[in-house]
Amino acid sequence: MSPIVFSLPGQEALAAHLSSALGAEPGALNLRQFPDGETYVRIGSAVWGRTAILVCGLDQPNGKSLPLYLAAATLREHGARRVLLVAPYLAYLRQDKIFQEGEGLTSQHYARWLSSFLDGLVTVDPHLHRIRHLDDIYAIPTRVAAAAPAIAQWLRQHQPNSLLIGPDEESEQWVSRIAREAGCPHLVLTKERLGDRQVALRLPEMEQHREHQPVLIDDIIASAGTMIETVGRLRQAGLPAPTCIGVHPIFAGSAYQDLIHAGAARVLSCNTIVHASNAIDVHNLIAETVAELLLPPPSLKPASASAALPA
Ligand SMILES: O=P(O)(O)OC[C@H]1O[C@H](OP(=O)(O)OP(=O)(O)O)[C@H](O)[C@@H]1O
Repeated sequence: MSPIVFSLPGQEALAAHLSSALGAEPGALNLRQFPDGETYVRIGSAVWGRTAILVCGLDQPNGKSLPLYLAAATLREHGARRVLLVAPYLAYLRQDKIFQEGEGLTSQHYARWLSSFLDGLVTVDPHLHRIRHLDDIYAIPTRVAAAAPAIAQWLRQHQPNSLLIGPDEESEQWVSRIAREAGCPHLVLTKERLGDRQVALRLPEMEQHREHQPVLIDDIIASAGTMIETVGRLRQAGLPAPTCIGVHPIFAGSAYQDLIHAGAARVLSCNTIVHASNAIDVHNLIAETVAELLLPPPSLKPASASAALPA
C-alpha cells in the first residue's frame, strides 16, 4: 500500500511535491481552530494499515506542535501503521546546553516528546552544534537532508567567483561542503553570542580575499543579528557587499529588512520555510531523504553454517 501524505497548514507545496515524487497519495486533513482556540482535527482519507506522512514546518513551533500531536494521534486512532514527520525546519535544537543554572535542556525535552508519538523524522540541516547527531536525542529513526548540493548548484550558476564565509565554528560542517561542491574557497569566523540578538565576531586577515565576492552562509537566520554583524565587519574590512544565504529563513519581526538595510547585496534562502527570500529549492532533496526513510530495514541474513558457534 502506498504511503499517504498530509499537509499541516502552510506546507501544501512540499506535501504536493512529496506525493508526486514518492508516488504517494495526497491525504485530506481538516485542521482548524474552534472559537475558543482549541484545535479541530478530521482525517478525510482511509489510513488503516498505512504509512502516514505528516508535513509540518516547525518554525514558530509552539502554535504548531500541539496540532501536530493531535493530527498524529488521530491518524493512529484511525489505524495508521506508521506516522512519519517531515519537518523541513526542526525547532528546539538551539538550547542544547545548560548555559545558566536553572535552565531547561529544551532540545532534549522536545525531542523526547516528538519521539513519543512519531515513528520517524526527516528534516533539513538541523542545528547540530553541541549535539552531534539527532539520534543522540531522538529515540525514533531520523534522516537529514543536506541543503549543500542545492546551494552549491546555485553558486556555480549565479556567482562562481565567491568566497564562502561561515560565521562560527558550527557552520564549518556545511560551508566546507558547499565550498568543495561549488569549487570556491571558504573561511569560518569565530562567534561569541552576547544575547538573543547580539553577537561578537573575530575575523581573520581578509586582504587576500578582496578579489572574491563574499557570500555569508548560515543554517538559521532568526533575528539576523549574526548576519548583520558579519556584513558590517566585512564592509569595514574593505570587502564588497556580501550575498547572504540562509538555509532556514526564520526572519523574526523586521529581521529581513534589517539585513537588507545593513548592506547585504542580496539575501537568499532555501525553501524550508516559505519566505520572500526563497531562491534555492530543496524539495527534491527532501523527497529523496523521505524515500530513504521509507525503505524497509535490511533483513537479517540467516546465520551461515561457518558462522555458527561450535556445539
Ligand atoms: O539570526 P540570529 O538571531 O543571529 O540567529 C542565527 C544564528 O544563531 C544560531 O547559532 P547560535 O548563536 O544559536 O549558536 P550556538 O549553537 O553556538 O549557540 C545559528 O547557527 C546562527 O548562527
